[in-house]
Amino acid sequence: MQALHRLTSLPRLVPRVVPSLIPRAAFSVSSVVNHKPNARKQLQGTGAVPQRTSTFHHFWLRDHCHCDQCYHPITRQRLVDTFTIPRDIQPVATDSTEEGLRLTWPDGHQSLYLWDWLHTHSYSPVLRSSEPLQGKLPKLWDVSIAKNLPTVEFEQVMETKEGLKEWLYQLETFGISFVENVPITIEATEQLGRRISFLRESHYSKGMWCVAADLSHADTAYTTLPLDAHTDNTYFTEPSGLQMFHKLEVDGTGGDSLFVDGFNVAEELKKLSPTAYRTLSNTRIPSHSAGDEDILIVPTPRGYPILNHGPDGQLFQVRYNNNDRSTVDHLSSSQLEEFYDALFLWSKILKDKKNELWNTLDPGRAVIFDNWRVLHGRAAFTGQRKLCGAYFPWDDYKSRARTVRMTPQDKDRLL
Ligand SMILES: C[N+](C)(C)CCCC[C@H](N)C(=O)O
Ligand SMILES: O=C(O)CCC(=O)C(=O)O
Ligand SMILES: [Fe+2]
Repeated sequence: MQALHRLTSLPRLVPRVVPSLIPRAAFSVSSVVNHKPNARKQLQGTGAVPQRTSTFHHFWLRDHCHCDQCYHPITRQRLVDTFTIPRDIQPVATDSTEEGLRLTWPDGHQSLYLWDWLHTHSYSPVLRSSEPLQGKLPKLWDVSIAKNLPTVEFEQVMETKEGLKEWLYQLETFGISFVENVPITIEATEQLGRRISFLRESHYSKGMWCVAADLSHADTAYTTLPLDAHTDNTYFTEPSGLQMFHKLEVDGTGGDSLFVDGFNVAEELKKLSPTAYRTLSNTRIPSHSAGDEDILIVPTPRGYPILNHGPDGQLFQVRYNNNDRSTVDHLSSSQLEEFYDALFLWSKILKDKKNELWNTLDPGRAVIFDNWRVLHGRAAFTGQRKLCGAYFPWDDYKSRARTVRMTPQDKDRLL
């Protein structure tokens, strides 16, 4: 049984290490609930210091040394060769300092683990309330959001960091943001989009695209037909993260834009019928884009559910376009019945007027929305109508949203 170490916090600021027997080659950090300085102040001298024990493997600690030799100070990439660390490695000396836990390894190598970092990365137990890198929790909305539409001014976004931060905050929180007073040109619209990230190319365009009723691409978007609420790119393995629209020309009737918060619809479905929610979370739906010549795009694997969840059970992506759905031929007859029952319930909630946000999207007002959450559609129209916009990659959008609200130190604490 290897003598192991236990970090026990004291009313004074710094936890310390005392030996105790734990049946694994691991460290136990029994410390104040939160190492954050302000938490320490709150707890200092209170006597009743809530104890919480985090356990860290010696090997894990050595593998996660962030000194300049083990972790590139600029690129933040691991340099230490994980596979040369003995699996039964143990520190030969332990020192709990004001800033963190300092360990000395048998080869004399020293590692310092800041208390904040240890607290953030406690995995046994997990102390984090949410995934810190995922940003703000979404605020669900229905048509009542029209009373206070998430909106920013073009100039603010283009000229100020605060404006960009507010724009990205609205996107992360509501999944949609309207931009007022955008010059009615494709160039200005592109500059606006590029405040977030580079644009995602696709078979529709090399960057910015414009859609009009000219069937320039073999897709119903390029007609005057109405389009029910949908997310784009259900046929891509990774649907575009964001989509931006700016109507540059209009001379006719109709063609208003529809937006629905898919996370809100999902929440309502879950309350109404947990069975239907489960069905739409487990039923893979094949999809395709096959109109254009030499194009036959289908996702890998062949289909994804409408409601997609992470390992933490959180809904992170809605994928729904009933027009782009391929032939469903992989379900048993009972599963098919269940699927259609759930699909009808989903559609009923989706089309409930209380969930529909309509907007004329007049030239000069652009909109950008989270294509993994917010569905969009349009009313039929007559006459001329030219809508320009762009697709954006998810990860680069989320990276931009994180870095505008973080300091470099935050980055190091969270990685
Ligand atoms: C946006 N843009 C006009 C380029 C393409 C529209 C294609 C829409 C496609 N049915 C989908 O749902 O993804
Ligand atoms: O024409 C519109 O308003 C949008 C059409 C559409 O759904 C799209 O281009 O993805
Ligand atoms: Fe679309």
